[in-house]
Amino acid sequence: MSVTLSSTFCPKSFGHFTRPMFSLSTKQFSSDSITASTTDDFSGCVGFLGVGIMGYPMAQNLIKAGCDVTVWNRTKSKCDPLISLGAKYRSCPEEVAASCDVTFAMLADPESAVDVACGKHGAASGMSPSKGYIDVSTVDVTTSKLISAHIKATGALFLEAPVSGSKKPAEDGQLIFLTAGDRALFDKVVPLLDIMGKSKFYLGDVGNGAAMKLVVNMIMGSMMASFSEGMLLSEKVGLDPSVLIEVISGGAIGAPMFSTKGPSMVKSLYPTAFPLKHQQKDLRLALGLAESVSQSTPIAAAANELYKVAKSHGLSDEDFSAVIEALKVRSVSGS
Ligand SMILES: NC(=O)C1=CN([C@@H]2O[C@H](COP(=O)(O)OP(=O)(O)OC[C@H]3O[C@@H](n4cnc5c(N)ncnc54)[C@H](OP(=O)(O)O)[C@@H]3O)[C@@H](O)[C@H]2O)C=CC1
Ligand SMILES: O=CCCC(=O)O
Repeated sequence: MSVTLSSTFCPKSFGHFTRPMFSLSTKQFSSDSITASTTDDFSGCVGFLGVGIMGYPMAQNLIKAGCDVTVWNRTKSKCDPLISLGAKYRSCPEEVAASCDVTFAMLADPESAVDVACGKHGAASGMSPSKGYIDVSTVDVTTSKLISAHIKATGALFLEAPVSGSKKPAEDGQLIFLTAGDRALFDKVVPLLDIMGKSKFYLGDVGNGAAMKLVVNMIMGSMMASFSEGMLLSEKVGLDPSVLIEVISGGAIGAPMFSTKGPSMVKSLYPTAFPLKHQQKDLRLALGLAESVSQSTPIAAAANELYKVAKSHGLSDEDFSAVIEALKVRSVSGS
C-alpha cells in the first residue's frame, strides 16, 4: 500500500461556502470571512450519524455555526439536546442520508461503521449522485474501502476523515482531520471541516487517512502505557509522580497528553475523554496494519496486551489513561 500520495496542510479558512454562517458560533466567525463562490451545488444540509463523546460536540459546533443539521443516533435520547439546539431528527441513517447533501458518521468501530453505512436502512440506501458521505470514525483500511465501495456504487462521493484530537478539541473546534478519498468532496466540505477542526490533511486514496490515524494512535497508546510504567516506578522508588510530570513537561519528551492526564492519574481518576476500549481497538487495528506489510511492532504489541488486561478488569469505558490500573494489578499480584 502506498501511503501519502500528497498531503495538504490547510490552516483554517472559510472560502467556498454559499450560505452565511456566523450568528451562533462559539468561534469569532464573521460574514466578511466567507467568500461565496464555487459550491453552488452545496445547499448546506448536513447529516450527522453517531453523537457519542466525539460526534455530539462536532454536530453541536455545526449547529452553532448556523448549519442545517439532521442527526441520528442508535440511542435516540443522545440527540435530544441537539434537537433543542435546532437540529432535525430522522429515525434511521437512510433517511438522514436521503434528506441531506452531505452526511458525516462518527461511529465506535469498524462493525458499527459498516452497519450504519451499509446495513439495512443504512446511509448507502439513502445516497445518490451529488451527495457525499464522510466517515470520521477510526476504522481500518479494509473497512474504509468497503464503506467507500458501497457509497460510491450509488453514485455518491466518499471521504474518510478520521480525527486526531479528543473530547476537548472536539468541543473547541480544534480537531485535525486526516482525509482521503474523493477530492471533490473534500473541497466541498472544507467549510464544515473548518468549523469542527483547526487543520486538515488530504492524503490521497481511501485507506491513507485510516492508516495515518492508526499509526498516530498506535504511538499514543504505547506512549500512555510507557508513561504509566514510569509513574508507578517513580512512586515505588519514593519519588513524587507529580514532580515526574513536571520534569517531563519541561523537557524533550513533554507532551500535552502527559500534563493534562497525568495529574488525574496520580489521583487514580480517569474521566473519560477517549474510552480505553477504543484505544485497544485502535492498537488491535494498527497491529493488523503492521501485519499486512510485515512490519515488526513489538512495543505496540506489548501495549495492546496491557490494554486488554485493563479491559478484563472492567475499565473499558474509563479513559484510556486507566491502563495504569492494569500495571497496579500486576504489581500487587506479582509482589
Ligand atoms: N473519544 C475520543 O477522544 C476520540 C475518538 N475517536 C474515534 O471516534 C469514534 C467515536 O468515538 P467516541 O465518540 O469517543 O465513542 P462513543 O463510544 O462515545 O460513541 C460511539 C458512537 O457509536 C455508536 N454505536 C456504537 N455501536 C453501534 C452500533 N452497533 N450501531 C450503531 N451505532 C453504534 C454509539 O451509539 P450509542 O450512543 O447508541 O451507543 C455512539 O453514537 C471511534 O471510532 C473512536 O475511536 C477519534 C478521536 C478521538
Ligand atoms: O483517537 C483518539 C485520539 C485522542 C487524541 O488525539 O487525543
